[in-house]
Amino acid sequence: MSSKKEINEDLVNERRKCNFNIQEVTHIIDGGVENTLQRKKIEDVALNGGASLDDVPEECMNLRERYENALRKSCVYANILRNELLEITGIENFGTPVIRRTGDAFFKDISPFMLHLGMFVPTIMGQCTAEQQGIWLPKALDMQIIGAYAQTELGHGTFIRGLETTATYDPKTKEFILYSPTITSYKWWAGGLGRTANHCIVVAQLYTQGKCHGVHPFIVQIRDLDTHMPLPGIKVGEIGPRMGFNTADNGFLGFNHFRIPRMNMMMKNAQVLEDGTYVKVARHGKLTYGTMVFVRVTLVNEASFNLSKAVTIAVRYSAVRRQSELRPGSAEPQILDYPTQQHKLFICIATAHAFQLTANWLWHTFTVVQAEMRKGNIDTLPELHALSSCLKAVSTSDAAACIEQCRFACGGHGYMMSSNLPYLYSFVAATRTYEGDYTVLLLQTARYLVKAWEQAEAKKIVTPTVAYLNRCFDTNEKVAWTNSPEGIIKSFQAIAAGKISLCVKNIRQRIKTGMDYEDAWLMTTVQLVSAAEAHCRSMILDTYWNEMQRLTKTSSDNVKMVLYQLTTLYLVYWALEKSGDLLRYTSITEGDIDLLQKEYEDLLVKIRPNAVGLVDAFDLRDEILRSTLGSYDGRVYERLMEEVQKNPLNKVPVDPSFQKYLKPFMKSKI
Ligand SMILES: CCCCCCCC/C=C\CCCCCCCCCCC/C=C/C(=O)SCCNC(=O)CCNC(=O)[C@H](O)C(C)(C)COP(=O)(O)OP(=O)(O)OC[C@H]1O[C@@H](n2cnc3c(N)ncnc32)[C@H](O)[C@@H]1OP(=O)(O)O
Ligand SMILES: Cc1cc2nc3c(=O)[nH]c(=O)nc-3n(C[C@H](O)[C@H](O)[C@H](O)COP(=O)(O)OP(=O)(O)OC[C@H]3O[C@@H](n4cnc5c(N)ncnc54)[C@H](O)[C@@H]3O)c2cc1C
Repeated sequence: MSSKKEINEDLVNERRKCNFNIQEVTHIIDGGVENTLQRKKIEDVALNGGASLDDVPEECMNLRERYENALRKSCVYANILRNELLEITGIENFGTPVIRRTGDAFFKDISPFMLHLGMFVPTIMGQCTAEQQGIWLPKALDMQIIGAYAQTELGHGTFIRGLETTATYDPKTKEFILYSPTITSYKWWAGGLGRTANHCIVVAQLYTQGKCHGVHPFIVQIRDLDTHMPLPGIKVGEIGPRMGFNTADNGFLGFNHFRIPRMNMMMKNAQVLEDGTYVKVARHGKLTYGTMVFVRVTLVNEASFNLSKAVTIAVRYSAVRRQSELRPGSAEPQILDYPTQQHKLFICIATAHAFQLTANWLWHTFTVVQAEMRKGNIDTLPELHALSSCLKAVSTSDAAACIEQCRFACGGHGYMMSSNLPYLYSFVAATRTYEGDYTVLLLQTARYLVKAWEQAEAKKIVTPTVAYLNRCFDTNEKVAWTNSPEGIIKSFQAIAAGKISLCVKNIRQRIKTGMDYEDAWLMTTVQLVSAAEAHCRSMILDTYWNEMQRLTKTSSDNVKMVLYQLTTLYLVYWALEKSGDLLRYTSITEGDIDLLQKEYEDLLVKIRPNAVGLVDAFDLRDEILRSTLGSYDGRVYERLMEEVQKNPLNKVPVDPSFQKYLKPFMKSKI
């Protein structure tokens, strides 16, 4: 066993073996040297300014203590955020992922302020007029008011048009009356709403002059700013323990004819005039869903970041952990030496890279579309919606599966909360559901793909991300298989095109048999989800490959080599995973699949010596990783033992419940 200050010997050896410049890869992941420097500066300020780590692990506290502790730390962190961090980034970048990530040094679970920063403030920015922003934004950024985003109800989350909360305009008092007519209309799930927020954004059906105009966002004060008491007409509370997010303070909310001023309707996209006249301002009906698009875009980044944490933990642990013997009497190997372990983990490193580069590309696309919309051009919004929907769905789903795989890779110790893997899993598992469930979002993309297919069929120009449909439409036969990165990408596009084509064919056939379009669509939805997933995978493969080529143009040879190996591993992995689809839509043979398998296994061997270097390149500080298994020094067993000492159950040698229950129970049989 190593002494306190030492780094585990196996990790030292691993780092010695690494043949590439780790910093160079860190710069690529960060998007350039400047970004790395900026990130480090932000981390230094955020963490050295008083990262309040807990004496007692969060998971050992009861519900109330956990909430209070999370709120205490949120206030410490928010002070650093508003007094120091925003000085560095500029207030307009308050939501930058680099800032968000420093929060993880404070919270193993989630801060009750997360939704204030992640959705309340962005909705004010995106849905309010300049005048309204002038009223609420400074207070919200300064956290003089604290908000939540209350859209989902007990009865409806997915189907926003089915929300039941009403906001009825009363021209006599120039107010809206908020009302929850049924149990199912109670707002449910909003983070920060249960105990913390004094304001929230409420999405409600707007009624004026006797007519319903559909769902619109309103800003509503729900608690007294001084006493924090719920205002008369407001029923608010916490929804109860959940799989994760236990310190996120998710809440419920009901309204009993609660009045708010007319100006509390967020009026950038639609307005109600004093006399009650409804005026539509936006040229696209779904601009009120803007905050969701923004969050879906940021969630791809979240998927990558959380996966990079999980795989850093699992790879370092696998270098330290020794188990079994290969030959009788031989030394126990590091578990990282087992190809099956490499198979579990290296794809996770590659996936984190693939999602990071895709997230950067998606963020860029988002900012371009936003700029176009500011000029009044909304033509690119449907493509952004289709893109952000499928990328959010697939990245969160894959990241959750990969994080669970990292936990499997850590055996029993991975099941400990102190490994941080259960927290990471429950956080990312939720991202598959919230902000639009996986299936539902893929069906949104499928809607777009079917339309794009029909355009390709009519020889009309399709948008760039589906341009491959034109090519595939013309060939109309199996794509010739070539085993190269470009060949694999082209084959995935052929799979996507083939699946979309089949969906269109099946919908049409079903209509011919007498079904209406809605039923024909419904009966085809299993295939439509699969087609949208295939489209998404082809985009991720394409983006990862092309972006990595671009970003490594000036890199040193060994960095080029290891990143090439990792990118190829990702492409080959997915080709093998989808070999059934390849057999159906390309000319690939069983022999070609055998070759791919061999290539995959060779890549595991090549990547093995650089595995620890690759996770070190994520450059995740121990304070942010918060794992007994994943620290830079690899002192796994010492940390597990130290954690045991912090457990309140171990504070006394005999638990008081022995006298109370166990002893009487044991004696009672006699
Ligand atoms: C101090 C300590 C703090 C610590 C933190 C540190 C610092 C933090 C700093 C910054 C923070 C950064 C945080 C990042 C992480 C954020 C975490 C946030 C946590 C979030 C928690 C969860 C929140 C929620 O879940 S909110 C609720 C979300 N709800 C949903 O997503 C509902 C899903 N449903 C829908 O979106 C829709 O109902 C639908 C799309 C499924 C269907 O809608 P519908 O109206 O029925 O439409 P439909 O008829 O099907 O289609 C009509 C046409 O409209 C098109 N369309 C649909 N949606 C959109 C859209 N969004 N945009 C554009 N177009 C759209 C659709 O395609 C149709 O078009 P067509 O042409 O007719 O085919
Ligand atoms: C941790 C967490 C935090 C959250 N935070 C917030 C918040 O801050 N604010 C807020 O407003 N909401 C929040 N939510 C709610 C979240 O947005 C919803 O749970 C989510 O949008 C899914 O909606 P639902 O729960 O109604 O699921 P449902 O729509 O009931 O889905 C149940 C199942 O039905 C399927 N299904 C539903 N509709 C269709 C369809 N049309 N076609 C095919 N299948 C379908 C889904 O795929 C799913 O498998 C949060 C949720 C969680 C878990």
